[in-house]
Amino acid sequence: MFVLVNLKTYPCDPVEVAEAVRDVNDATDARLAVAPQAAHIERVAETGAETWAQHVDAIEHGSNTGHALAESVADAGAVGTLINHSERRLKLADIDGAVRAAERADLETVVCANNPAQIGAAAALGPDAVAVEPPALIGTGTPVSQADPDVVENAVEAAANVDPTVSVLCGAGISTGDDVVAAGDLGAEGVLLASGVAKADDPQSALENLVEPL
Ligand SMILES: O=C(CO)COP(=O)(O)O
Repeated sequence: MFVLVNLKTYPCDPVEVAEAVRDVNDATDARLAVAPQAAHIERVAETGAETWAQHVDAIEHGSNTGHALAESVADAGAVGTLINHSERRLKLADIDGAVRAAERADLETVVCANNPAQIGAAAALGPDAVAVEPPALIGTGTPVSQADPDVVENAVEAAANVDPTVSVLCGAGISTGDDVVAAGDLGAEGVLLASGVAKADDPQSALENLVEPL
């Protein structure tokens, strides 16, 4: 299972979380990665943790003030990027352009979507993976894999119908190893989570708990 920890703009220490991600990754068969804010990518990548961006824009080098250029994100040490997170929604053409920009910079891509229908559309854009995250469950601590298992199963089916090479993650409310196991049982190849680690008093213990049953 792939466990991708999105730090959003939570007031955690990104280096402390990254060091925990690195150490827990080294001690388990699961793959762990961390997605800090853009301004923290370089420091986080220096820890040796697998580092992702939270967003890139559909742009190239040039006159694009305030944008996130995929090449710069990769130069800073990111190896992948989220695109179209629920808190950073893009227009369809911009999702497509961001996937192409990430490919150009050799970044792995996870395109997020609200529901199975959007997952099918996202899979058609050819990312490496898609992530279904029902917005109503984000940050609630109620895991999508238990509260809304149909959305995960239907997302897996929707992606497979469009492109079986696109893997499916699920997210929202995931915070325990049982939640991760439930996600895997529904066909997800990984989870995307935030508050369960970023807001934990002890991020390392939270991560250990997440991968313990894997
Ligand atoms: O938005 C999310 C991950 O990108 C999910 O957030 P929570 O894990 O806090 O529900």
